[in-house]
Amino acid sequence: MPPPVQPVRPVFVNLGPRSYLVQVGRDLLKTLGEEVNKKLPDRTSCAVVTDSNVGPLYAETVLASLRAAGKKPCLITVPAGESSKSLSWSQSVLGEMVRAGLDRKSFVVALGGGVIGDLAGFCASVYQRGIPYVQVPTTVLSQVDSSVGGKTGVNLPDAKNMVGCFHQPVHVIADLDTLNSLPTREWNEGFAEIIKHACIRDASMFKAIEDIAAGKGDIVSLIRRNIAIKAVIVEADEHETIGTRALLNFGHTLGHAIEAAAGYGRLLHGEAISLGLRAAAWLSAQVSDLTSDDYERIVALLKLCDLPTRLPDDLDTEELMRIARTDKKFENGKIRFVLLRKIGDAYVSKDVMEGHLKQALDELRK
Ligand SMILES: NC(=O)c1ccc[n+]([C@@H]2O[C@H](COP(=O)([O-])OP(=O)(O)OC[C@H]3O[C@@H](n4cnc5c(N)ncnc54)[C@H](O)[C@@H]3O)[C@@H](O)[C@H]2O)c1
Ligand SMILES: O=C(O)C(=O)C[C@@H](O)[C@H](O)[C@H](O)COP(=O)(O)O
Ligand SMILES: [Zn+2]
Repeated sequence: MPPPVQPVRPVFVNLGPRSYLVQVGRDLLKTLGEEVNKKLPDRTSCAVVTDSNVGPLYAETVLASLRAAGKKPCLITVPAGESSKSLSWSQSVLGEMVRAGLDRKSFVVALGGGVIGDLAGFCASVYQRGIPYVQVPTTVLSQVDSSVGGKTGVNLPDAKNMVGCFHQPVHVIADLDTLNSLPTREWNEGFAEIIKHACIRDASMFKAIEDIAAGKGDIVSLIRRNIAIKAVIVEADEHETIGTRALLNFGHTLGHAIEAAAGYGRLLHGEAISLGLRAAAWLSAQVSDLTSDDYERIVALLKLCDLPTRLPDDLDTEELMRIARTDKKFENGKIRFVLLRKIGDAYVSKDVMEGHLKQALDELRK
């Protein structure tokens, strides 16, 4: 007999009228329809938005579960990869939603990684001025980060996430069994956001990450721990107005520029963020209090997770700076840059200048 599946306590994201639960566990897709029904009993028609890798693996189970719960789902599939997180693909998805007859009482299910969560969430946020959506994240990255917090949106050619809305999901179902089909590279990239969470909030998580990288440790509890960190930060500053949520952007100012400059899809989001994390940690050791030992510890952990720490040679510093200037953290020509005082203690600094960013890029070439 296989060991019984241990139930994992869901994470509650407390946002007043926009509160929701994040279910974490195994074998959750089969009961997805029932769970959705608890949250959206009066809504029937829905679109399951997925991508060309995830759809063939999991869409049938999700559709069957929704049908068994009395829902009427249609399936919308976009090509896998970051290029689908675009205005033109959002137009295509919205068009399919119209053709499927979805109305203001319909809802969306985002079945896939962060690309699908951001794209489908964005479509839900603007369709007939907003309908509910459920996140069903199927990558490490989307389970620990993107499915929680309600940032939705698409990229412009040179600017990541430049068009979007805050639109919280009504429910999140993180089924860890879906991670069994995740290729190694996509598994590893999720650890960039986990290392980010450890750097900004929880130094003790370094040990748990090392254990997982060594093939030991409990991935379910690591994922739940990260969802809980993200939930607490989002609860404190849902719309990123007071600065707490901005800490989740640690490593993202240069990371986003690198991701866009490389061409969407060449580096996965987590891989670009790994480079951004190294750059931001290095700057923390230059202009803040991070010790060089702790900087080296962060770089070592990125390497242990098989994440890149060297900038591809063909990425030009001036081009990266041009793209970085479009980042949402540039305001009135000033950069709001996240630095570490020590591992587990981050803050938003206004002391980082463009020259510092160029130096950090030089460092990434070593
Ligand atoms: N909204 C947020 O708060 C937030 C946070 C972090 C990242 N993001 C965004 O998330 C995106 C990155 O997400 P991602 O890394 O999950 O990328 P992704 O959605 O492109 O998924 C990565 C690859 O894995 C495949 N895949 C997904 N699940 C699979 C599974 N279970 N089995 C096999 N293959 C599977 C996908 O088809 C894709 O090819 C970026 O666009 C990033 O900007 C958003
Ligand atoms: O949820 C957040 O807030 C984050 O910053 C999480 C990031 O990992 C994520 O990549 C996010 O999409 C970046 O947001 P942006 O506002 O800088 O585009
Ligand atoms: Zn990110």
